[in-house]
This record gives sequence, structure tokens and C-alpha cells, in this order.
Amino acid sequence: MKLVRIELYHVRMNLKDAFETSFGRKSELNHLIIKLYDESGAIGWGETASPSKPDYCPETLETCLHMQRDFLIPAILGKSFDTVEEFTGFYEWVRGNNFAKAGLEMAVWDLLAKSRGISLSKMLGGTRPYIESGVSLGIEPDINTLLSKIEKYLAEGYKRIKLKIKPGRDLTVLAEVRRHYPDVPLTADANSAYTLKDIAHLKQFDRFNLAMIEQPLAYDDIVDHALLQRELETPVCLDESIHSVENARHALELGSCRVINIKPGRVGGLLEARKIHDVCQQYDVPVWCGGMHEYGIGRAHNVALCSLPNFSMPGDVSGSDKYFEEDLTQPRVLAPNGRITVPTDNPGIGYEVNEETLKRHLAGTYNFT
Ligand SMILES: O=C(O)CCC(=O)c1ccccc1C(=O)O
Ligand SMILES: [Mg+2]
Repeated sequence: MKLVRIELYHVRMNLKDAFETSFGRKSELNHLIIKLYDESGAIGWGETASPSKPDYCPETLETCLHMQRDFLIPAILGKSFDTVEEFTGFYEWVRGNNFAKAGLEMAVWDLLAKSRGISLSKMLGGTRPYIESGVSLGIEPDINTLLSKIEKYLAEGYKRIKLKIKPGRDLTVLAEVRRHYPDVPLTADANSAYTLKDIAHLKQFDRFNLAMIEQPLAYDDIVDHALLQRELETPVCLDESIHSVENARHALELGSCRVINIKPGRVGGLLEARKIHDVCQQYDVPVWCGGMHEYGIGRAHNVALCSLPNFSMPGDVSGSDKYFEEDLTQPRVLAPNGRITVPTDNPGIGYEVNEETLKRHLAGTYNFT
């Protein structure tokens, strides 16, 4: 197939509730939605879910737009290819900028799956008919707000609770949550809020029977995490530190973690995400899919990825109603009883895009022919 037209939509939507992590609070999202056309008029959809500020990773919406407009799109527009590998080869020379690459790459997966008449899950090699969902809960100003959110999501059937933590908002919060919910599958995500100097402090987390502690140390570290993992009973899970299959392999060799959170955006797309899934399987390390508060389009891609066999733990891919009043897909991506059905009847991502809703939340459009 040949890419003949590319449209980028800057879509802005409010979160139902502000979301706070160790690096800040956000109440609005700005993601780039990508629409690709091939010469037959077939369409593929993708989402660049980079944060707006360089707090979680070095990219922002503006750097993604710059990379796509000035380097990636000129490298792919008008080019012919038959596989995702051939497609990514066109911009192999571009270093980093994974969120910018991922939105385009994911749209190509959708386009190729549609042209082959198969679901994205099938094209990836997925095996699960449904995925199990957990929720990621932000830091709350008071414990009762947090407890009532936990109650709500457990009542909805979500399979595990992840709490954002930071120094001063950790041990007492975890103790209180454990007092109310002694057996709930529970994890904590520090988003790099600690250093090796906190080892004694972090060892105290072992008493909470957490399924894992996510990214306790620096966003670019795998060495100190290996030292920390040796001291902790709680499994360490890496998020920010893993950008590629090579760097996942290094972390597995070093023993930096016992679990990996895979986000297609963070690793440059679904091809790299699947490679990380595969290498983790070889090392007997389970993976799960994280989230960047994706709209329905990115969320649908994440659901398909989660259908691979080694996505064996509930992830952060929740129903889109957790975050948004309305969404860009028809039907919405929802998780009744904490499960999302993997669409297999329709080709590609398996959800239609509601362009009327998309246009109502538009903050910019960029067309390339
Ligand atoms: O529900 C989601 O999409 C996951 C939310 C989340 O935890 C998160 C959101 C934005 C940036 C980083 C993270 C994270 O997993 O660290
Ligand atoms: Mg995380």
C-alpha cells in the first residue's frame, strides 16, 4: 500500500477529575489523533498520547508535532510498503521521539489490518478473548476521597488498584488502604520519586503485600533499580526506564525488575511493544499494559496489545468512562465487570471513530498530501 494523505488532529478534552502524580497534576489532555489514507481510500487511525509537559518523558505535544511534520511525515508520505517493518524502516535513522513515531506506526497497523480484513489483535498474534482491567488512581488531597474511589472501582469490578505515591504520601496511605482492603490486588507507582538513599524507607513497603512497586527510582535508570530489587521482597516494575527491546533485555539481565509495564507510545509503537512482550516471556517475566489517559483510539490499540499471551496481569487499560464524559470512538471502550472484550469481528482496531465528537474537541488540524 501507499500512503497518500495524512491528517493530524490536535484533540483537547477535560478529564472528569484532575489526576495527580509525583510530578504534577493535570485536568486536561492534549493528544494528536492521526488519520492515514492509502491509495484505495482505506483509513487507519492512531493516537500520539505524549504528555503536554516533559515531566513523564522528554517529549511533549509540540515536540511530537515538530517531529511528525518536519521529519517523520516527509519520510513516509507517498511511500509504498506491505509490512510494518518496511514502514518503520523509512524513519529508522530518527533517534528517540518514541511517542511521535508510535502514533503513526499504530495508525499503520490499523490500516494494514483493515486492508487484510483481520482484527488488530489477530494481526498482532493475540490470543485472549477479553482482557482484565485495573485502575490507576492519582494522589488525592485526603484519604477518604481515595477510599471512596477505590470502593467505586472495586464495585465496578476492576481487578486491581494502583495508587500513585510520593514521599510523604506513601506509607500512611498504603497502611490505611490495606486496613480497609487487606486482600485487594494492590500496586504503587512512584514515577521516579525516590533515590537509592531511600532504600530503608522503601523496604517498609514489603509489609503491604504489594503486587509490585512501579518505577521507584530515576526515569532513565536500570542499575540502581537492580541494586534496589535485591533488597526488596516486593517486585519492582519498570515503566519510564524501558524504551526498547534492547534496553528491556539489559534490565532483565541485570535483574532491575520482575515485571515490565509496556506502553506502546513510550517504546515507539506496537512492533517494539510486541518485541518487549516476547523477550519478557523468554525471561519468564510477566508484562502488563500501562496507559497515558488515552482517548478511545489509543485505548483500542492498547486493548489489542493486551490480548497477547504474556500480558498476564491486569493493567491500567480501563474503560474510557473512568476519565472522559464522551469519547472519540463508537462504541466507547468500556470495561463492564473489569473486563474489556477484545474486538475480533471487525478489521483493524474494531471501533469506529466518531468524527463529529472529534471535531467538537479540535484545537488544531494539519494536513499533508
Ligand atoms: O489510566 C491510565 O491511562 C494510566 C495513568 C497513569 O498511571 C499514568 C498517566 C500519565 C503518565 C504516566 C502514568 C504512569 O503509568 O506512570
Ligand atoms: Mg507508571
